[in-house]
Amino acid sequence: MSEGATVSESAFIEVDRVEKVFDVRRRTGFLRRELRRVRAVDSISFTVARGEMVGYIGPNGAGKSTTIKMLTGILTPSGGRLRVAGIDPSRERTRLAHRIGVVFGQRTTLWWDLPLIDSYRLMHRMYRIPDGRYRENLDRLVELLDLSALLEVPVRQLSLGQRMRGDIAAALLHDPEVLYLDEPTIGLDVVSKGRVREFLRELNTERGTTVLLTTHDLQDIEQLCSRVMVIDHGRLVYDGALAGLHEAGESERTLVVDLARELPPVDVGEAARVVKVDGPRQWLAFPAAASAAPLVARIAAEYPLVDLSVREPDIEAVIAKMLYSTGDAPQVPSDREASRETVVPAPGNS
Ligand SMILES: Nc1ncnc2c1ncn2[C@@H]1O[C@H](COP(=O)(O)OP(=O)(O)OP(=O)(O)O)[C@@H](O)[C@H]1O
Repeated sequence: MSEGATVSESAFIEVDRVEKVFDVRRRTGFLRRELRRVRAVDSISFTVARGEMVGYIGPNGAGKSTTIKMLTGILTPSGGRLRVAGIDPSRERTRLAHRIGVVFGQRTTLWWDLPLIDSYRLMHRMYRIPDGRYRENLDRLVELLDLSALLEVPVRQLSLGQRMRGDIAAALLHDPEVLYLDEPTIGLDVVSKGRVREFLRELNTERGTTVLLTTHDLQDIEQLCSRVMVIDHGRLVYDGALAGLHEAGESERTLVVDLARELPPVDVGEAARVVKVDGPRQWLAFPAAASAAPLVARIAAEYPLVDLSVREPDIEAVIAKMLYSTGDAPQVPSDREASRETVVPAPGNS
């Protein structure tokens, strides 16, 4: 029987009441130490279907990396149940490594001093990828990620965008069914971001790769994920469509318009409100869940419009608005921060 036969397609990644608690020792006096228990992930449950592309977002320190580390088997959960492609990550980390790929935007998995191609050759051996499959995958990835001119260049000489494309190829050489991406577009320029996103979209459509994406860039989510999960202070606080997140946070996008000359604030009724005017340039806030098209059409018809751009709200702002707009007392960060850390008697304290 194949391994896949026992794996649920609708729960290809399965996280059931998973917890991760870290014990951190802190100095509180000359000879005194205090043991603090930090609940980094606090009873999180979700499932991801095979082939889904899901955004996993939240503010700094929310517990995203800890979750990803548990899903790769690097960290063992303190409680709950985890399965990825039917495998318990922490118990069978090596077996799982053949089925998953991981890309960390802030760190490279490539060998710094070696030419890019040498890292791929090493991975070929480490993952015991059959020769034919390695060649085929390498050719395809080199073409799609435009790496041919970079293969002989040492990794340390690559630009951030080139290195990121090199890292994505490295994570996919062994045909993983699940790809974890931690900030894959961080620090990239607009063109490089676009290329990485386009590649990921194609990968997901053509190969059906399941993708879990952590990012602080809302456009990554908007352009790639139909579903987004929000974690805050170790808890899952939202799981649904991005539009729903905007509604929950009542977030706003900004339409920046350049008019032919300085004019009083434009009047488009309820559709938007002018928040700033600077000479012929005006800034209009409108609901992020609404389309900008009718608003632009109306301004173009009624005003001498020269140029325009739309600015997205950043994720931190959307989440902050969502959390505070619920009015749910336990969701106030300061309350939860306190409940997240507990002091426990440390053995050996004098
Ligand atoms: N090895 C560790 N030991 C002790 N505490 C840790 C450890 N790793 C993470 N933490 C704590 O767990 C919490 C969650 O951290 P985590 O790195 O998962 O957050 P994150 O959502 O990935 O944040 P960021 O967006 O900044 O990367 C934080 O309070 C962090 O300080």
